[in-house]
This record gives sequence, structure tokens and C-alpha cells, in this order.
Amino acid sequence: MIAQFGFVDQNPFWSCKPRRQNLFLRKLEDRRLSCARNVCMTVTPDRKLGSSAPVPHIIAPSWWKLSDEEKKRAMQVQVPQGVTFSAKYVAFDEDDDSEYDLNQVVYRAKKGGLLEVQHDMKSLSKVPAEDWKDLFDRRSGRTVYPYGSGVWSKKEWVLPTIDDEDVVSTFEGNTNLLWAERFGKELGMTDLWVKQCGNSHSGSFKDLGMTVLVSQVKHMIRKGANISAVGCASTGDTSAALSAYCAAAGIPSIVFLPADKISIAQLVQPIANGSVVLSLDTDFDGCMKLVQQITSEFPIYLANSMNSLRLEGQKTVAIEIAQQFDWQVPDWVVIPGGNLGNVYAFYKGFKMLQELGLVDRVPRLAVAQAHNANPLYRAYISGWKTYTPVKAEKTLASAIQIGDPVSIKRAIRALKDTDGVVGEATEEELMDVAARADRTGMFNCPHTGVALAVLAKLRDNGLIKHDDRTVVISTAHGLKFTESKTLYHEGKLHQCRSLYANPVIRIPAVMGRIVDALRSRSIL
Ligand SMILES: Cc1ncc(COP(=O)(O)O)c(C=O)c1O
Ligand SMILES: N[C@@H](CCOP(=O)(O)O)C(=O)O
Repeated sequence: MIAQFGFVDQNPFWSCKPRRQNLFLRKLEDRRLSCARNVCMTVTPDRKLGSSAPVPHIIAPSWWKLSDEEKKRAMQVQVPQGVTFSAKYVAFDEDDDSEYDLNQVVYRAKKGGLLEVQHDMKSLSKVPAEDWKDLFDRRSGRTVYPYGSGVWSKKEWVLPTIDDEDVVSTFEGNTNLLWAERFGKELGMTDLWVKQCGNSHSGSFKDLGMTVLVSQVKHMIRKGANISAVGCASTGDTSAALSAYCAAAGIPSIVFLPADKISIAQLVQPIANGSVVLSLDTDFDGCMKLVQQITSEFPIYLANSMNSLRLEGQKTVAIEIAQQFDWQVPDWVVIPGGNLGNVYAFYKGFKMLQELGLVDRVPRLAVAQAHNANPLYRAYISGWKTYTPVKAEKTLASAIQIGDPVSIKRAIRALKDTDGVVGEATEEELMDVAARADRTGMFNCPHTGVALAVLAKLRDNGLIKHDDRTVVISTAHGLKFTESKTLYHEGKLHQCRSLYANPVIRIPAVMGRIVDALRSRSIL
């Protein structure tokens, strides 16, 4: 007999803490509850409620059978009495004791260094690791707003005190972790994965940080802060994300773009979303200096990753990767690096998982740079003895054409603490490996090409072993960068021999010619 679903003392089984669920199950095993008026569970067909047979197994209540109220309750973390979660800005540099409230408009510490968001880890640790895992698993992908988002399913670890009504979310995150079986075999790897961060609302990982920053700005404006707009300098993805989230929030946005250095797709996004788009005759580094000046002199809020709020959202990719591997971490994560906020965000995410006991280690990080814009790589091969900004040369990986990354110190800390490495890729290497990997079903942007090229080098030098679980971070969707890929396959890139070109065959619409063409490609 199948009975209806149940509750434990009026609480849905789902929303109970694991310890309480186990207690309930033990009691049910004693059958003292099996006949209780308000407790009934689905049991195997041949068992009648109250029968003497041991309960063979228990199936937790079906999610879809819960009421909206019960689902909302199931989205809440069970917190010990008196425990609250909080976060504040602190100085990144250890010799600076600056502290600021997240509602303050501040981007640098007293001594001029960067800030970072510090959480009350003592309070967060009062919730058992198992309960965090269950909560995040319960939330991810659900439509109970905003907890289904890959970022807001981790709300207490991101922006614990923000009201749900201030959250501006496009259901970001939850991106697919592609098992790159065929391309892995080409590299002699059995456990290669690609985290498709570009399968997102604005087409890049920037959505993850922008949902947090724009939500906080919405909250601050609602509380009376004097913010007239949000602004960023961009090589195209930050501006695309900022414009989308500000449009969703009804907040004006301004983007500074280096003239003629970004893709058409990236340019049209802020135009479409209603940003004020300034195309400046300088490079990204020049735009970055100007946006810092404008945001220091006018009530315009800075949205680049220099603002550490962004990293709180971006760090959730690390948490999500662990979650997708059933709370295990990979051996390596390979990340394309430009302004270098993202590599530090990954580091923060993995460290938080480790400190709160959800995982027992952090992966080694590998940052991949374009040879034409490689300041971090140069610092790495100097043994971290020197860092010198460079004049970024043109690269097809246009989004990382950055010579003076604001987060250089953050990235170095992350790499030193994870025994990380830095590699670089030439223009031909990044385009060729992107084309090779495309042939196995991906559609890689040039930045993912940089990461794949560095992966291939780390395989060649044996640093990444054949059975290392390795995740390459694909940071943007390939459809945002079709110009360079088209030119590559047409053999029109002067930087490349296009070894993997797949030119279109243009012929008269005549069967004979079609058969000849198919034969020329060994199809017939
Ligand atoms: C597509 C893409 N990939 C990678 C990066 C590098 O990220 P970060 O600047 O955080 O190093 C960026 C932005 O800089 C980007 O837009
Ligand atoms: N590639 C970035 C450059 C700025 O990075 P940010 O993370 O500091 O905003 C972009 O897409 O603009």
C-alpha cells in the first residue's frame, strides 16, 4: 500500500536537518511512528502501515509534492540559536587593518591596497559541512527565487545579509561541466572536463560577479546611497554583464571600451541593454585608469573586479565544480587570466570549501596568458622576484589583452598558496588548439584556446598527469568571438597557418559537383 508523504512533527522531511532525519528514520525503524496519525511515508508496495515487517528503506518526500511554503522553508539553512552570518570589507594587504561596511562606497584600503570581502567564518562553521552540502544541493537549479541561481544557492557564503528583494538574478551559474572525452584522449587524458562558464545570460563568467555587485548597489540605493550610475572599463565581457544586470535592475550604467579592440557581439550587448557606451582611443589599461578616476570624482559606482564584491559571486564556480563532482575537488584547474580577479575568486571559493570542511584540499591552479599580454607569466618565470606591467600587444584573445592587471597581487597569493603555475600561448597556438578542440564538439572562444594551449603544454612537460582530474575554465561563449574563428578557417589570419582550417566548399548546385566535393573530403 502506498501512503502519502510525510512530515516529522509538522516539518517536511526535506527541511529537517540530516541528524533529525536520521533520528526520525531510526524511530520509524522502531515502528513507533509508523502508525502515528500525522506520519506516513511511501513504503514498498508489499508493506502495510503498522505491519511488523522492518521498514526496508525510506524514500524522502518528493520535492514536487511540497507546497510553496514548504519549498521556501526547505530553502532556508538550519542555524543554531543565536548564530548570524555577516561579512565586511578588509584590506587585502596584511599590514593594513582597514575595515569597512559593505554598504560603504569604497574600493581601496587606507594604505591604498585592494580590499576583500571577509566572512564571519566562525559563525558559518557552526553549520555542519554536511548541512551546507545538503542545502546547496537542495537549492541549486530550483525556481524558488533567488536560491536556484548558481550564486544565490550559496547566499550565506556570498552576501549573507542582503534582502531577497534586492537580489538581481538571471539564474546565473549552474553551467555545464562538459566531460571532454574525445579531446582528452587526444591529450592522453582520462579525466578532462571543461566548465562552460560562457553558457550564461550575457555569455561569460562575469555574470557571476555582476549579480552580486548590482544586487548590492540596488540595496544601497534603496537605503539612500548617492549612486547615480554604475561604471566599468571593459574588454567586452564585464561591460556586457554590467549592462544586462543594471538594465534588469533599472540602474543606469556606463561602459568605457577601448576603441576597435572588442568583438561586434560584445559591443552590441551594452548598446542593446541601454548603457552609455564610450569608445575611447586607448587600450583597456587606459580605460581602467579613467574609470577609476571618474568613479572617485563622481557618484558612479565602480563595477570592475577591483571591487571585491565581484569576486564573491565569481568564487561560486569553484563551489559549483566541487558540487558537480559530488563534493570532491579536481587535481588541476586551468584558467585564462587577464585582469586576474577570477583566479583569486577560484582560490577564495576552494579555500572556503576547505575551511568549512566540505572538502579536504584545494586543487592546483594554472593561469593561462596570451604571449602578447603576459605580465603574470613574466613574473612567474622570474620566480615571483619581479613584476613589471607590460604594454599589451594585440591578441586574438582580446578580452585578456591586459598589460597591468589590477589583481596581480591577488593572483600571486592564490598561485603561491596552491603551488600553482602560469603558462602562455602564442596566437597560433591558441587558435590551433581551439580549432582542434572544436572538432570534438566544443565551440571555444580564443581565451579558452589560451587555457587549452597551456593545458597541452602542461601535459607535454608531465606536470599534469594522464589521470589527473583536470578542469579547464571556458570563460566566454565562442559565439561572442566569431570574427577571429571565421578568419582562421578562411586562412586569413596573418598570425596563423590555420593548420586545422575547415574551409567552406562553394560550388554550383549540381549533383555531380556535390559528389566530387564529398569525395574530396573522403565522405564518399
Ligand atoms: C572571456 C574572458 N576570459 C578570461 C578573462 C580573464 O579574467 P580575469 O580578468 O579575471 O583574469 C576575461 C576578463 O578579463 C574574459 O573576458
Ligand atoms: N576581460 C575583462 C576585463 C576587466 O575585467 P574585470 O574582471 O576587472 O572587470 C572584461 O571583460 O572587461
